[in-house]
Amino acid sequence: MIRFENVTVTYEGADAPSVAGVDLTVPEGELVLLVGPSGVGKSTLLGTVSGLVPHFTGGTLRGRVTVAGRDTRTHKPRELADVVGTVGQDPLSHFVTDTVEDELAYGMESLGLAPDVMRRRVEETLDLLGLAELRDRPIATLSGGQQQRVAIGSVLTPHPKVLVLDEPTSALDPAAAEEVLAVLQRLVHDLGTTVLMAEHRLERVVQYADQVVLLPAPGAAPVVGAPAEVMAVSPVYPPVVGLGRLADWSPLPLTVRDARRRAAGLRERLADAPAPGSGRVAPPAPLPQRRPRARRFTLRGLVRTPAARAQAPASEAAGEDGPVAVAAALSVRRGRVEALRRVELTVEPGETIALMGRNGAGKSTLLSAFVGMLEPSSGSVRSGGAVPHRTEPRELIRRVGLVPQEPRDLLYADTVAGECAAADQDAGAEPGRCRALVSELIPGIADGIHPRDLSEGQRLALALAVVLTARPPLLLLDEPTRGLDYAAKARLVTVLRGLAAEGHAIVLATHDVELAAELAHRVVILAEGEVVADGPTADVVVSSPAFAPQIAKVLAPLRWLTLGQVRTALAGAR
Ligand SMILES: Nc1ncnc2c1ncn2[C@@H]1O[C@H](COP(=O)(O)OP(=O)(O)OP(=O)(O)O)[C@@H](O)[C@H]1O
Ligand SMILES: Nc1ncnc2c1ncn2[C@@H]1O[C@H](COP(=O)(O)OP(=O)(O)OP(=O)(O)O)[C@@H](O)[C@H]1O
Repeated sequence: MIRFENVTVTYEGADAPSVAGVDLTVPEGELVLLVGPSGVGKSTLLGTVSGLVPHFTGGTLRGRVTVAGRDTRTHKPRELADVVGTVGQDPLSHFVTDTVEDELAYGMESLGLAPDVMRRRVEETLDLLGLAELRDRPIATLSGGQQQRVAIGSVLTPHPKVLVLDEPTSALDPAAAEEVLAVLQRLVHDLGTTVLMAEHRLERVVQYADQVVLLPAPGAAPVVGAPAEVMAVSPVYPPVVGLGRLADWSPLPLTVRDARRRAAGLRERLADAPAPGSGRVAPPAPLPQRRPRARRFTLRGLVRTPAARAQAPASEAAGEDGPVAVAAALSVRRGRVEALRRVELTVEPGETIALMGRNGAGKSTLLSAFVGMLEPSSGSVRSGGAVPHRTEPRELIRRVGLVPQEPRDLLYADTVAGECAAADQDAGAEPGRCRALVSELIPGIADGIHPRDLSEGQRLALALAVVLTARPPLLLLDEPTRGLDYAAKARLVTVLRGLAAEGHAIVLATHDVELAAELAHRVVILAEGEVVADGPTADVVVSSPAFAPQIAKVLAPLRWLTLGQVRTALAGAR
């Protein structure tokens, strides 16, 4: 159904091709998963199928890509719209209408479908993706995950033969991700739809794939095969595969269920090791005697223009004693929605807290309240001792830094080097600190590239580095792993653990259960704006089908959460 013949893509000004010599076929009615490290060229390859590369991105495409027999070089994306539905990594930039219902209907209208068919499919899709309650809502007022559902729904309604999906579950809560993947599998099995999907969170998707295409390194030839075969050699793999490799299981398990069936022996070996979950999984970092020296930094979500930045005074820490942030009976209203209801949360220095919960539960709203972007409708909020919405941004930015859900909002320079130089200057840091952090998170990003042209993971790494350079006492990260491969995630974990050990407090809103298990001392779950669980990570996640990481599910009732913990315990037991 999709054929790549010796495909090479070179972007303008690039020294080397982003994708080189790719030759492969995606058969009709299969779900093919495209995997590989951040920046390896996955989105580029997907773009050649929808025609966005090179028609919209520029650059040159050599070789040939055909979809249902149509050559994507000679057919514009518009001329492929009846066969290919595409969801990109940034749905917001692709929405064409204002409301949920209109967006679901738009693709069908352009293809001239009959009104009764359109009506029926809109209703079906609203139900399928849990969007019925949001049908009249302006898209701009939806949470990140709600927007991603609309984007997926809008490509399903025209029933295209081919779906091209770039990290389609990156903003979805675990249950919603499962639902969407089940829907996709049904389309593949029942309607013969062909799906080509790139995804980093393999723990969510690998078991649904008929075939996996691995791009191992930029410009390297793809490795194609059955999921278990490719996972055996892949540099990116989910925790269950890691466990299988560690325990020498063959064939490798792809699902928690497969792994549980094999895990009896492993459970026995681990039973005598000191269980990390018996107390706190990762003991919180020792709290420092002195608060960290909070350097000057720019919360660019608030202070976006260079002119505003220039006014920020180079002043010293906003370090009062006591908690770094407090929400007390905090309620926040957004339009008609009561997004937070009487939330109680205290964040101490050195603590890392994962905020979890369904799409639309209020996670981003809480982070926004901590930086004063939203005001309480009742109750109170304090960050670093200040009332954020009544504090001058240039004062507040010494106390708290936010990496927003959309990292683009934080970046405004023309090059990576320029962005980093500005970040160092804002932070009063030694020149080169930000650049070193970028390279630490994802190696190989060129200085001269425009942030707009970075891959999703590369752009997030840059935004993280910009905020981390400032080393604020309170760090807020909204879904900080989109586009990041496992290795980049592990490096981020190391950096954040280091900051926590120095006494910085970190609050991350995330759907990434594996990240929460690695990093968080404490998990707070929000549901419909209320705190419904708050406790040490293992206590909260181990018994939760939605939020437990794979290792916990495999080894339950033992309280192990991560592959690293198991590896260490086995090494100690030898
Ligand atoms: N429009 C562009 N101009 C120049 N370079 C680009 C452009 N788009 C992407 N690149 C570069 O091409 C390479 C591949 O990017 P691509 O987005 O395809 O990677 P990816 O595998 O999808 O990454 P991620 O996992 O982070 O989403 C990257 O090094 C990126 O910087
Ligand atoms: N500008 C807005 N106007 C009205 N309602 C809004 C607005 N922004 C968000 N909401 C609503 O507030 C609620 C909380 O949204 P929020 O973005 O905090 O959720 P979230 O937990 O971060 O979700 P996600 O996991 O999808 O990112 C949702 O119901 C959302 O639809």
